[in-house]
Amino acid sequence: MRVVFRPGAATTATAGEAQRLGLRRLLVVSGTHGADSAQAVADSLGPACAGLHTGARMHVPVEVAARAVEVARAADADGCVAVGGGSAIGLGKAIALRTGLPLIAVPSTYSGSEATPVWGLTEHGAKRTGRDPSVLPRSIVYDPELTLSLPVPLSVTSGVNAIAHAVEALYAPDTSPLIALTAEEGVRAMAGALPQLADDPRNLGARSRALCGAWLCGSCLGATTMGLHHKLCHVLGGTFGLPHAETHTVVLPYALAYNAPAAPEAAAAVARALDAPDAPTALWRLAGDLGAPRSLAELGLKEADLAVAAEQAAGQAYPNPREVTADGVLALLRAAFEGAAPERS
Ligand SMILES: NC(=O)C1=CN([C@@H]2O[C@H](COP(=O)(O)OP(=O)(O)OC[C@H]3O[C@@H](n4cnc5c(N)ncnc54)[C@H](O)[C@@H]3O)[C@@H](O)[C@H]2O)C=CC1
Ligand SMILES: O=C(O)/C=C\C(=O)CC(=O)O
Repeated sequence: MRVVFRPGAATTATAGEAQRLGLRRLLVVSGTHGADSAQAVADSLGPACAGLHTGARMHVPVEVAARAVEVARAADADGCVAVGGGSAIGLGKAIALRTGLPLIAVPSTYSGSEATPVWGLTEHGAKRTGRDPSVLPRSIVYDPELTLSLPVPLSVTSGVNAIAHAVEALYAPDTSPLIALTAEEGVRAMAGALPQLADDPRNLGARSRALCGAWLCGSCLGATTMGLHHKLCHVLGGTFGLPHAETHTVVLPYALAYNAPAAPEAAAAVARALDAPDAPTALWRLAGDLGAPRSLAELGLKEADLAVAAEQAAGQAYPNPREVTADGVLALLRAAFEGAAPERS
């Protein structure tokens, strides 16, 4: 994977990346909100642009993916450029998964999806994820200027989504010394940048550090297996329609408080990166102090949904440092529903 990282790169580097890959007919995909940036990238491709499709939606519903594949085939595209947040990149990945078309990612949030071979699709109220080398972008074009417009609330929650990748990578069964260093530095970079960009959203230095943090944290997710925290967020997003980054932000302190007794080294690394004595509490403070939602109730989950969500999250098989029991997950979810400071159980 090649990575270009510089201000203005979205419109000055994407065409060159396509050329290096030998691509001549690129479909540009985005969400409706990101259509202006995507149009600018499409224009910068000149005759190598085969079309612009603005149908991306969060959690990539299968019908949305199927429509985008149709559009790519009708345009006779030989590659795809995803411009936007994790939803646009997720749609690009869905096209790559079905057609094998190479993908170039131009991220505008801190989701980290651009650095992973992980795809996600939602069907019949359930989110499925998988890994496939064909969906890993061949090239990432990081342009901090593209993120200047990301509203502060979304910057904060998207930043915590990235931090969550690093946290789970630290205790994943396939972690490594290299990943541990990358994860700790990713948390440090992101946690340092978020207060600065919340204070001044147009601070290009802070935006660059946050985007670099997203790259580090996303690379950790790409290299390791997700645990309870990500699985819980996928249940809450896929089945209950909760917004992705906000859900990660609310759940992460409680998921880490649950896992910390079984993963003390991981919790210590996160605490070091946050320069705080207790990692779950520091994460809860970081996001809350910057105005992020603190409870699942605020995100619209109903108390009656907690038991169903706990059953779904506990009923799947995935590695986690601490045994995942329905009662344990229900207690975690109840704490996240209420939003008080996390306590270790
Ligand atoms: N496969 C993977 O490795 C990963 C996938 N994801 C997926 O990504 C999706 C969530 O992605 P997010 O980036 O959190 O949200 P998103 O891509 O849905 O964007 C959220 C909102 O922010 C707007 N937006 C994006 N960039 C902007 C900018 N620079 N300025 C102004 N507005 C902007 C979008 O138009 C949208 O309305 C989920 O479906 C999630 O599952 C997230 C992380 C990793
Ligand atoms: O939905 C996906 O594309 C798969 C993975 C993620 O969303 C990772 C995350 O939960 O941030």
